[in-house]
Amino acid sequence: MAGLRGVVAFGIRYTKYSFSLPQMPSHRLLKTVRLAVRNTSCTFARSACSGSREIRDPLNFWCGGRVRIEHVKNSEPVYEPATGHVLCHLEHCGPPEVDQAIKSAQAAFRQWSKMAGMDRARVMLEAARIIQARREEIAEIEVVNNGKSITEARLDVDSARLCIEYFAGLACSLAGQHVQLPGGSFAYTRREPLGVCVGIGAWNYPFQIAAWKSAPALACGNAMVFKPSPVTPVTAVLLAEVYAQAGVPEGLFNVVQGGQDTGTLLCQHPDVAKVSFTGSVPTGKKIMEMAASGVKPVTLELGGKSPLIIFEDSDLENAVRGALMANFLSQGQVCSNGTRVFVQRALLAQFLEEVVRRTKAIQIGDPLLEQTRMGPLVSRPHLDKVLGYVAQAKKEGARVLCGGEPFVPADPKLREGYYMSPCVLDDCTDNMTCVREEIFGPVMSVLAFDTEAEVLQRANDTSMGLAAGVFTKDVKRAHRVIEQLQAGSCFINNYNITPVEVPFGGYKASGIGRENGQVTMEFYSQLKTVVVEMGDVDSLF
Ligand SMILES: NC(=O)C1=CN([C@@H]2O[C@H](COP(=O)(O)OP(=O)(O)OC[C@H]3O[C@@H](n4cnc5c(N)ncnc54)[C@H](O)[C@@H]3O)[C@@H](O)[C@H]2O)C=CC1
Ligand SMILES: C[N+](C)(C)CCCC(=O)O
Repeated sequence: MAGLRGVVAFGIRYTKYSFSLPQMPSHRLLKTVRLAVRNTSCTFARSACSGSREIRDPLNFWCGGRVRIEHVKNSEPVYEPATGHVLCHLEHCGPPEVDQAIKSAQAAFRQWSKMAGMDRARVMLEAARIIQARREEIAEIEVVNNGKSITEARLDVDSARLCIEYFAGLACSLAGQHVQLPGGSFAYTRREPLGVCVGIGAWNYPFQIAAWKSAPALACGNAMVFKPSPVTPVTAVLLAEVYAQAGVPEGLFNVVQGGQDTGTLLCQHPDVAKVSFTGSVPTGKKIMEMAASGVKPVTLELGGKSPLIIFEDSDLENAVRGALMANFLSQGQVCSNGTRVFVQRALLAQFLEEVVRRTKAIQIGDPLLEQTRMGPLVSRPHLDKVLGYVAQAKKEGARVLCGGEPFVPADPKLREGYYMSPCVLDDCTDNMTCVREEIFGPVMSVLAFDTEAEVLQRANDTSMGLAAGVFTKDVKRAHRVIEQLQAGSCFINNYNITPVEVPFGGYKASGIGRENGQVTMEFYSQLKTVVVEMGDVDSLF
């Protein structure tokens, strides 16, 4: 179990950031969870392990409730990655449904944007309380649809709740400036909401992404229409239910389901004020183009090929834990992952021995079981793509130290799931495909380096710039190196921790704008300047 210590440490570190919910005795918490589960309209039945689940309730949500589409033109199966079973059928929204959702959001916006920040905050805090009460249920449904381990899914739900609490705290901080002008005249600025914002999510953090986008949007007084990935459509609608139960105006947070076509309709809609997107770089570019034609602001949280630099003076134990956290969360399907692990030559042999030992010890299997640390990848095509990257790496001369193979769990009902063993690649060089392209799977590429100047040049040699990390005991070196790394989210002596109080986002092709932290209030609001004349109009005519 030694190999799991990094992941457990992640849990502890995350709870360190919990700041607002009063401690409830555990028996009361259990009772609350049970009640919440009974009250939910979802046909999901609780059980300890994966298999034979079905979701029948509609997954679209607007005007305050779930909506079943009358004439479905386009529908596709949604899978449970742990077993390969069909979980439900996704009904894609077309132009009439997108219009209805946006109209519903416009109506709610008129009411919500006029409310005092304090009142918005109160409703958001109630939403956070409901999420805490439904934590286990939401986490389980996330696991069933996404495949990540239940331990990680609970942390994702916590991050969603913390984000809503954090932005509730900022809801009454929207303020302007007073500027004195000659002759007693003055000007002031007002920070105002944008209107109906669109959120488009990826499949790797379905519930968390919906919260990271909606919390700042709602805090600023906006309404939102959210489109989850068609691969993982089932938990965004739970967030919509939570907001509705908490008392937001009907239609404030809506969910429309679909893929590229539905996303395009949202981005091109004239009544949409902003688009916030998480996903791949090519799709991010298309979204920016569509937003440009309507002169709409965008937030883009895109991919990465982030460097993790481990100097020879690092604490080996922590560096190994950091490298595991940087590569294997969510089966490696994380945009900020530090997949290029640069290790200074003197430490390389020891580092590899320890990282391989712990990688081999990672327990793969049913993601709903407490002891599982790695579940299946999100889909069969994605698993094939990741295995293809491992095959290509071998062809190009990388050495597989462990993993990189399809994994078949002993439990017969998991045989059709999308599992693979986590992989460590050695002898990697900068021009290999596995070092240049985002794999989005449990594949760590290890590269040797000699000097600080050399590793900085190699680390920055990429079109992406989402995250970067450095391990060293030398404080001066840590800050000197971080200053020169071209990345938006950097870590010293840790990796992949994202407290909601700090901004998260990328440099270069990894994105535009930030999520979380105070600055995000600026990305969901606009500034109005008001000039007030106290004298007479000095006309030139
Ligand atoms: N940076 C990140 O966090 C993520 C990166 N990826 C990378 O992208 C690859 C492909 O995964 P996908 O799910 O296909 O990512 P994607 O970027 O194509 O899709 C993300 C979201 O955008 C929507 N979308 C797609 N085309 C659109 C369009 N033209 N207009 C509006 N919305 C559109 C999708 O329906 C989904 O909700 C993955 O293998 C991975 O390498 C995937 C998910 C997250
Ligand atoms: C929370 N964290 C850092 C593991 C991932 C957040 C960004 C993402 O991949 O969507």
